[in-house]
Amino acid sequence: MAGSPVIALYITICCLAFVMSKIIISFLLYKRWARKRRIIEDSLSALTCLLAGGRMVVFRSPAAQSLSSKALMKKTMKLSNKDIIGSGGFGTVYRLPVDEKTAFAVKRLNKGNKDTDRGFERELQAMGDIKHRNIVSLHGYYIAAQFNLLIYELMPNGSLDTLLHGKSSKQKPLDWPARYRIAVGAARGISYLHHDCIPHIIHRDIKSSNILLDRNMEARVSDFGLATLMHPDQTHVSTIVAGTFGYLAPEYFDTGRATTKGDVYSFGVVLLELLTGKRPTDESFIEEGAKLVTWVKDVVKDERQEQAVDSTLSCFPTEEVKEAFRIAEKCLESDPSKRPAMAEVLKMLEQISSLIN
Ligand SMILES: Nc1ncnc2c1ncn2[C@@H]1O[C@H](COP(=O)(O)OP(=O)(O)OP(=O)(O)O)[C@@H](O)[C@H]1O
Repeated sequence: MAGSPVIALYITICCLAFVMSKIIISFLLYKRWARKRRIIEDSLSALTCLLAGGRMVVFRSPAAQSLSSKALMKKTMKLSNKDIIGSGGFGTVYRLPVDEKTAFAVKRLNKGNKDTDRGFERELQAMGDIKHRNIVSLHGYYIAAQFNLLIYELMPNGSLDTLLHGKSSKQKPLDWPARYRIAVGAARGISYLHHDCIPHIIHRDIKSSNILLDRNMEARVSDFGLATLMHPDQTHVSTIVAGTFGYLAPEYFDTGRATTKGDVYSFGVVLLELLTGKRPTDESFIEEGAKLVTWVKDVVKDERQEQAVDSTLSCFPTEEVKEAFRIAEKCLESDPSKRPAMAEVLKMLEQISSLIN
């Protein structure tokens, strides 16, 4: 029976290894839990600090009517990491439910210079006045020492970028009528900013992640963090451009000036994204060093539109799609003076629907 002490030793080692592994796993799980908790507490304490000494402004609107600044502040204090919807170059966006029917999207911006606060507030007040069915409304803001909060209406269907390029398997591909409606809605929103707002507004960062979808899948142009209010008689502003690579008009790289025609170019890129389902930085647009502009020109010239259309679009009206490609080509002209104004782009897009009638 010389084997029995050896077996006993094996059993003891196995038991010890089992107990040790349980202890290590528990320790690792505890560390993960503690880290998560610390992040949530950090984010809460940051918000609490900022809410302690700042100024909340809620604009009068049907959505925010029943809500006092104090009540909104209280709700904002409860925001935590689990409420995060997304984040961008300027900060984090949180979902803020107010009641069963109403919810806001709160964007926390990292703070710049204190001297810019007064100009920033003036701009926000002007943004609060902009009400249009294709623009995401700003309901209020909060200015504090370390952060600024912007309170927008919540868009329940997220961004066009996620709808076109998101990886979720549950997501149904957008059909042509939905894409067409989104293109028209976004064009109407931008056209309103360019032609109907006084002072006129250049968006300066038109891209698919700044086109959000409301509950009816109607497009709403968002994110005026980069927009600059200009005087009615000006055709351009000459501040440094902070747009997004892939959407910026070629002249930006030479002049550094933002113009309405620059927004038209960026909209042309979004239109191409809707048609092809590809991001502007996709390598198929850069075949043999060709740029987006030359790519779309070649596609239209060679009548290759049907091959270039998003492969997830199983059926689409050929003439409408061809016309949409032609409009994108006009928006993407390398000479800004040859690009149509946004009001003309909208008109051309609206006329597409008459092709089938
Ligand atoms: N009003 C809103 N309603 C619903 N979701 C929103 C709203 N605003 C922003 N989001 C979501 O939060 C994400 C981040 O938005 P944000 O504007 O901060 O960054 P971005 O537009 O993706 O990038 P950048 O900051 O570089 O412009 C968006 O992609 C969108 O999905």
